[in-house]
Amino acid sequence: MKDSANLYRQGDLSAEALQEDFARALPDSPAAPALFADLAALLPPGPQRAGLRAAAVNAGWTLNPSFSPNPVSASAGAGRGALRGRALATNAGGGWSGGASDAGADPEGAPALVEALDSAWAPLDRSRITARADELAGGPKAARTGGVVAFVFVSSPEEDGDDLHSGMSWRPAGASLYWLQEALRSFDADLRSKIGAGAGVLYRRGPYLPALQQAAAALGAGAVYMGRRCEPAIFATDARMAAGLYEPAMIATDARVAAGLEAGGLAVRSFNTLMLHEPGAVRLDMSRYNGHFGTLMPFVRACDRLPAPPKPLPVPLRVPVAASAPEGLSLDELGLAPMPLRADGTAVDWAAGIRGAWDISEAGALRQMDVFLDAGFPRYEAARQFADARAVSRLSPYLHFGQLSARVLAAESRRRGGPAVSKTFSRRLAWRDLASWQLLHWPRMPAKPIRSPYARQAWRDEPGELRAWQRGRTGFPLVDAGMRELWATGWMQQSVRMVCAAFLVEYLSLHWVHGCRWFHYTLVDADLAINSMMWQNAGKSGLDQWNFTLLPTSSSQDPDGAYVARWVPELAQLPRKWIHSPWAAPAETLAAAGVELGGTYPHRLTKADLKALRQANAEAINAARRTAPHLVDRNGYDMIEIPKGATAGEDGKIMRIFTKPEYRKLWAA
Ligand SMILES: Cc1cc2nc3c(=O)[nH]c(=O)nc-3n(C[C@H](O)[C@H](O)[C@H](O)COP(=O)(O)OP(=O)(O)OC[C@H]3O[C@@H](n4cnc5c(N)ncnc54)[C@H](O)[C@@H]3O)c2cc1C
Repeated sequence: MKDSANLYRQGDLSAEALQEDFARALPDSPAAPALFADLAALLPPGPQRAGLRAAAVNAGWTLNPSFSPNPVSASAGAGRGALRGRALATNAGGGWSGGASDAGADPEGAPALVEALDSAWAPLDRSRITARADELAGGPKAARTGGVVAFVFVSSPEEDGDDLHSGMSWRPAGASLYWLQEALRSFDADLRSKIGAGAGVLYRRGPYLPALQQAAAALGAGAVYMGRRCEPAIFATDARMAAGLYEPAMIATDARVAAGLEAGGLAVRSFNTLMLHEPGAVRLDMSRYNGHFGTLMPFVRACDRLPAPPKPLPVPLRVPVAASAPEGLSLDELGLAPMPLRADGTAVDWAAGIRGAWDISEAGALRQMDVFLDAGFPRYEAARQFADARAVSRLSPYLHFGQLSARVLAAESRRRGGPAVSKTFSRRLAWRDLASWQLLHWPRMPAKPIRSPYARQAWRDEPGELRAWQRGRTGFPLVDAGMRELWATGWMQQSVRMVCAAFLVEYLSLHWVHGCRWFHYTLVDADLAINSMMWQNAGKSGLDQWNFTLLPTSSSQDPDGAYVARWVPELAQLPRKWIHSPWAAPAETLAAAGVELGGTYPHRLTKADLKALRQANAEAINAARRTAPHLVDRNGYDMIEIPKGATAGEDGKIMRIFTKPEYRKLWAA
């Protein structure tokens, strides 16, 4: 290694080769710390220096800010090589718990390894796991941390996601639970094949606390590592906010579980594994105008003032695990997504369409990312609105479950041109963070209007119409196509989601919470924060109420009608001119296409003029606003109280928020 350094000094070795040599030689070199400092001084800032740092972190070192190493072995030496369990735990989902706090274990080395794992892999179930397991087996030693890592997944749905305020359950459900189950299956298989049997996921049933305590005891673990669904600093200082952080119920659960584990003598360490910027760190500066409070641009500016998200680290070179498989339940015994049984005992396989549409694995996520960055990304600005998803990434479920880290996607898209290729795409992950920021500050957002007077808006109550919308039988082809695609595959493209949402809310006048709940149940990417932010905005009670007209009869998302023809095959033979409004087609055209309205395809749920329906919706909103005139300013803007912790200097003030010009006009009338 010293020779390599000399060769580098003489200009006979590239920086890349030097860094690689270091990574290979590091664990075996007693002089490694001194050598590291030497090399750190040699290599100029840039990728090789970053690679050097990553190699050290992968080997279990912690580095202080001046880049000098604190090798784990300094305090872990006595116990190195002994099996000190290290298990990983996530709250609702997969994760890790780690142990290494028995005698001689090093308190710093373990986090260094886990941090490296965490940065390279995103989490599963809104936190932690992923694989890149293809790369795990190669390379030298992460074992410097002493002890082993075990992966633990505890299922305890009862502890996740019942909104105490609304009485509604927002636990992961339906399609997204199926995704989680299959993601675990694939992750488990990756770990076993690439690392060894001892890396297999240990499945346990909840409650979380005893399950993790028992797992830790069985493994001899001393510490538990988990991706964060909460922010401890906020939790410690403000119980009110802690009641509803990223996902209100989960946060409280995680904090309770962490406290219980610590009280039982386990070290607990959590990581931000989900977001580019943790929501509690983002404070909007409203002292100068760069967009209305709570909309994207002030949020982006506030994020820009924060330290950039850490770059993804390389995948750890090797993960130390126990020699044999852990003993626990099988994944199927957990019963995350059971299939109902028919009277004859056969199962109703409701997830066949999801399986057909997706590769639910980390390899699938990485492939999908590559395909998108090659083909869709360059066309994103021009073609993202098409219903057939030709230019969008289709990465949302992978991001949600952590099979793809947001940091990795951000870094990769930047590497391929970033905003110069597509400004809009480059802001997508900011929207994602914004949603969690909103949920942090409005934990009741899934069911309660952010603009409080809107809670008094009058809605229709028509269960039959709601059912028709859910099942894609509204008689409006684009809406039906979208809702059927959702039912079959668990996903639809954003413009179609918007058309379907606007149709429910503005044209049928059914409460947006019905839509939010249905999407929560049927989307494979169901994300409490994003879903409720978008439904609040669709319902106009969110911070960024939609200020555009979405017509269920528009063909702009599906100009050639192919999307409708695919998902509503009973209309496939209709000429494209009529496929988005079959009721307008001449009788002989319908007959020739084999379409019988009210027979092969339903009549429209409403024949009313669409503009008049939108106007009625606006008037219902205006009536609700009039019940609280103190929350509307003289120009007709809605006002809200700024939640504590949301801004740099305006917390607690009453501030105007974006309000559609149409509503302002109605107010003035
Ligand atoms: C009514 C409604 C409900 C929605 N519910 C969800 C949901 O539960 N889960 C979910 O992930 N997305 C939701 N979205 C946002 C958006 O439609 C999806 O993220 C997007 O369609 C996923 O496809 P993609 O991965 O190809 O997106 P791309 O356009 O390729 O964007 C890349 C990623 O950016 C993020 N993103 C994109 N748009 C948004 C947005 N508006 N807000 C926040 N993050 C965004 C997602 O993580 C997405 O995967 C909803 C949209 C609407 C209109």
